[in-house]
Amino acid sequence: MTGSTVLQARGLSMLYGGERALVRAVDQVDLNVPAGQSLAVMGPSGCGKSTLLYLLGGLQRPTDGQVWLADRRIDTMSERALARLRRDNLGFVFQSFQLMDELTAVENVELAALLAGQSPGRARKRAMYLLDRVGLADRARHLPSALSGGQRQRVAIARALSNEPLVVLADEPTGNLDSAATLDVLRLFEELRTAGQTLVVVTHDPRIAAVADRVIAMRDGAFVDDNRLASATTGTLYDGRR
Ligand SMILES: Nc1ncnc2c1ncn2[C@@H]1O[C@H](COP(=O)(O)OP(=O)(O)OP(=O)(O)O)[C@@H](O)[C@H]1O
Repeated sequence: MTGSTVLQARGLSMLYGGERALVRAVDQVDLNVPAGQSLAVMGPSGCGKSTLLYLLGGLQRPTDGQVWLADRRIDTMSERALARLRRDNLGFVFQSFQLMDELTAVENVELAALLAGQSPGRARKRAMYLLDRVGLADRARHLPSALSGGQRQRVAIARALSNEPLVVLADEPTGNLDSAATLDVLRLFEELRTAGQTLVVVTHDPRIAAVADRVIAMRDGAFVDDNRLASATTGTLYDGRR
């Protein structure tokens, strides 16, 4: 079931380079992601998927347009406010996992929970709960170097959930994984979708897209197809701001 808009882009554009070598990585994109929707963004290499995800997550600033997370405009926020907003409200999953090598699996998840302001007791509990949820309770005290790629990505997903994010943003989460590990991650995304987690996944993998509520096809920085369920509504925040 989807609800009001949790993530919104209006006329979002990202241009790289100077006048001679201008790349329109993202070109005038409008997007509403209702709460609870799982959205897959697909398209050929270089079409702007990752750039779009980074703009939506406040990891990069657009050259034009707006990004709203719930009722807050984020593209004009100070770096400090943006860092806080990401830490407290967003979960990121990257192709390269980006775990801290010197911390165990549980510590990686726990650190994110602590940084998001949870008490040490609650952060440890939540980290253990999430590792159990991703099927890694028995690997909690292993360092990332002692885990397989698929297990590392599952730790990264647990970490992304540590702050109970409004949205999880994932950039090619199965890009570095073999088939079996990809299936594990797929199952997790399917569980997240069922649990009503708002999710935006950039992927080349049609199997990931197949478990999403909505699939957007991108080409040359723009949306060329938007295939959504009838239940995906335009949200109240969007309507209120027009
Ligand atoms: N920092 C940058 N400077 C200049 N051009 C860039 C930069 N980052 C990305 N681009 C260009 O922007 C376009 C979109 O790149 P982006 O990485 O978003 O595509 P993508 O669809 O995610 O590709 P892939 O599927 O290969 O990861 C590409 O043409 C790319 O070369």
